[in-house]
Amino acid sequence: MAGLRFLVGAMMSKLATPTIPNTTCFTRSLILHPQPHSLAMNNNHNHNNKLDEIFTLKRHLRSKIKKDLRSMDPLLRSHQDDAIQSLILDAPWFKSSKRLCAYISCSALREVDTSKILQNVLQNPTKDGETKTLYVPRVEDKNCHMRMLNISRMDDLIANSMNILEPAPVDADGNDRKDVMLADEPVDLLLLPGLAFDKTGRRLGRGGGYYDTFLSKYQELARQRNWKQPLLVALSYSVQIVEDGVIPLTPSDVFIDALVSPSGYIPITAAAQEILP
Ligand SMILES: Nc1nc2c(c(=O)[nH]1)N(C=O)[C@@H](CNc1ccc(C(=O)N[C@@H](CCC(=O)O)C(=O)O)cc1)CN2
Ligand SMILES: Nc1ncnc2c1ncn2[C@@H]1O[C@H](COP(=O)(O)OP(=O)(O)OP(=O)(O)O)[C@@H](O)[C@H]1O
Repeated sequence: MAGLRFLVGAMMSKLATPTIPNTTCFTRSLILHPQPHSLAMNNNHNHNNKLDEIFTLKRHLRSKIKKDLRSMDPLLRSHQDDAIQSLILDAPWFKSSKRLCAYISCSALREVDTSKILQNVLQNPTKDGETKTLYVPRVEDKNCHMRMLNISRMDDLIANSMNILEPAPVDADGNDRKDVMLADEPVDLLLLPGLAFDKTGRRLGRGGGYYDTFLSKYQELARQRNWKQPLLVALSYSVQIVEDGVIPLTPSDVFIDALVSPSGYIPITAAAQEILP
């Protein structure tokens, strides 16, 4: 880990790592200082090499965390699953949420269990007596394209080629399921999976780019509609929280607002602090 930390540290100092999401960090210097053609080509080449190196570092960190997750004692994992889900179910920000996106956990991938949360969302009315609206992921193609579709029962789900449960695009009556990107009202909460997280809001996913792509599109939609941005909360076993700065950053990474681990709710952004009771 020390070697990995050194490598990441060295790369990040060369790349002037932002502390807030900055999707333009690689290209900004080229825009500000236009260069002769050959120099620009050379810079492009260096830029791609650096990106390749960072994606390689991401792959290494993914392998390490997957190994740690596989060697986790099943009983400890089950205790942590219960602790995380109870923290969420008891949280005022969860209780008051009206529309949310959540992932359908896959135990083979050693993801934090969401079954109790989903069950609660689909069964319980909110404080105002309303039922929450739930959207869950559906992978549409390998090109980072995932949609969040509305479901009202767990029976609405079928296993995809990756063995993750997801909704069919149409419901039992043959109607298109509501896509969160086309909904009239905003989601207030997103419960996110991932492989590694830090307390500055960095998140390392499984490498598909599905969540980063979806999140930046949804944030843009919320900006256009003048909606409040949804709270991005990731669920994490203790072993998935790594030292700040260890997670390599690439330009499309979206930062999270808060983490829930077995030791509690960890607010990161001002939005996440504000909702503390
Ligand atoms: N529960 C859940 N649903 C989700 C995601 C997720 O991370 N978790 N996704 C989030 O993007 C999307 C699906 N993306 C996925 C990406 C990779 C793998 C997967 O099985 N990866 C293997 C490695 C495969 C390989 O390297 O060839 C693994 O991680 O071990 C699964 C889902 C949408 N739905
Ligand atoms: N060397 C590379 N150069 C450019 N793009 C790459 C490279 N390696 C992977 N990618 C792309 O980057 C995206 C993956 O991004 P990233 O590693 O940040 O995903 P992630 O955060 O782990 O996944 P997710 O967002 O689904 O949780 C994918 O679209 C992939 O095709």
